Amino acid sequence: MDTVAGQPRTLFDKLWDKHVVHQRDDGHTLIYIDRHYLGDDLPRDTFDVLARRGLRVRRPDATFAMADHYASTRGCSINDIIDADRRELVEKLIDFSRAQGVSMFALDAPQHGIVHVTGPEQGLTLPGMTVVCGDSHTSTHGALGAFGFGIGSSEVSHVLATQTLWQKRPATMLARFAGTPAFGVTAKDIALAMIARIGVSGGAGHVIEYAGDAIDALSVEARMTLCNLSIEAGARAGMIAPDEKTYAYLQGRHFAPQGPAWAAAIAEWRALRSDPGARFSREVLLDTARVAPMVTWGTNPSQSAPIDGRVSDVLDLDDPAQRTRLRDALDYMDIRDGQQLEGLPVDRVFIGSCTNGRLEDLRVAAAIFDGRRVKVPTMIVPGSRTVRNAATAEGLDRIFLAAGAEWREPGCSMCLAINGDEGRPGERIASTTNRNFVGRQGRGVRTHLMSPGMAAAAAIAGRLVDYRELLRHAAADAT
Ligand SMILES: CC(C)[C@H](C(=O)O)[C@@H](O)C(=O)O
Ligand code: SF4
Repeated sequence: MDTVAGQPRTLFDKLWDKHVVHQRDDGHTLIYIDRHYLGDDLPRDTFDVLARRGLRVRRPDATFAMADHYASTRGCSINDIIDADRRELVEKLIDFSRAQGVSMFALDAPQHGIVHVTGPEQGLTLPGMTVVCGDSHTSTHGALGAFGFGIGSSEVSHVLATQTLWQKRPATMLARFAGTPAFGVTAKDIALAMIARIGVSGGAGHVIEYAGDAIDALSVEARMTLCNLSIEAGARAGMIAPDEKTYAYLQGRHFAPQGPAWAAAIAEWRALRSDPGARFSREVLLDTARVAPMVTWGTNPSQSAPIDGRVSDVLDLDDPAQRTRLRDALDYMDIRDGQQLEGLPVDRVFIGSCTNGRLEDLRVAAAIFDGRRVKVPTMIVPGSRTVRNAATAEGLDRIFLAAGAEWREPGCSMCLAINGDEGRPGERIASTTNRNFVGRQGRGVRTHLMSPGMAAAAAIAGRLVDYRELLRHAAADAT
């Protein structure tokens, strides 16, 4: 047991303790940051602050930049970004990185992609690291046993200048996922089921550690989907102790340690797990065997139900304020209380994002699309060019195109309609993203969150369907 003064510690405790630079009496702690990703979604002033004070980036070698939110998925060049303001923000990031000696994956580079897809797949995020980015879904990186969290733009400037950050120590929550997920149930469904249970603020102020048989059984990519969605439960971060799967995923990745350094790293990473008897501020237990493929019906990610279920009795609630909020959500979504989800017509389908834009996600979608045609406009956007190239090498692109779907260049795309990809007002979209907020995918657009297989099946049927039947056929064809 790796303990301080004999006390068992959680995975989070171990990471935190190791990164403390200075502890102030008022409860604030200065922590060291190992990895800083710079995205394009930063206010202009973030970079100017350094110039005004004559500061340089403290650790350019620990900082990596990439443009994901504003990247056009129609092409790989800066000129494909039609909007002048957004193009300027990306140019600013390019100029800053160049001037400061920060590596940037250019829009046409083979590594280009969404920060939370590219970072892990390049081996830039490693177990035991503190990882920050001016983006909430930095929680994704916790899937590798890192403490990854989103920071505000003034904090970005602080990290650039000092490689440290003032933080209040968060509380810890253990989410134990027991049982074996049923056929066709994915990390997305488990995450949505958890958020439905604990609510969008259920994890507030906490770092969630996911553990249990169901987590051990998940692939590393699926763990990223789960950790990604921690933010939608209000958590500061999500994390999973590294195991053999984590090491196998990382081995040989470009920036991962090589040779003798690799063996030394693994030896260190093996200590990164919660000690038996370690105390968490809070614990929740979820039975994954009872989870079914989930679909959101409302305007926040906690408002979901199993595909074979109904929008259930929400208006029976006693609390009038809550009732009003739910009525508003149903009105916006043009859905009736008690309505069956299966069969609801959709106008458009989006498969991609840092939640579900990885190779395994595209493989499931391709298995559903194979030999079929889409009924509604469908866009498939890989999370990175590495994912895109791998998918193409496997022939997934041909399946998507033959099905009549669009196969785009990587980026955030229609997850957040600020790059030219968006739905039309009033449209209902089946989407593999993580936020179903009002207007998130375009003005007046209604978003239903679900897994990639479910979204692909919705594209084929033109309505929400239980994809397990199609998945069974696909599995039978493959054998
Ligand atoms: C634009 C950015 C700050 C934002 C985030 O922090 O998550 C975005 O990535 C999102 O998913 O809403
Ligand atoms: S894909 Fe979506 S959730 Fe992820 S970083 Fe981009 S906008 Fe945010």
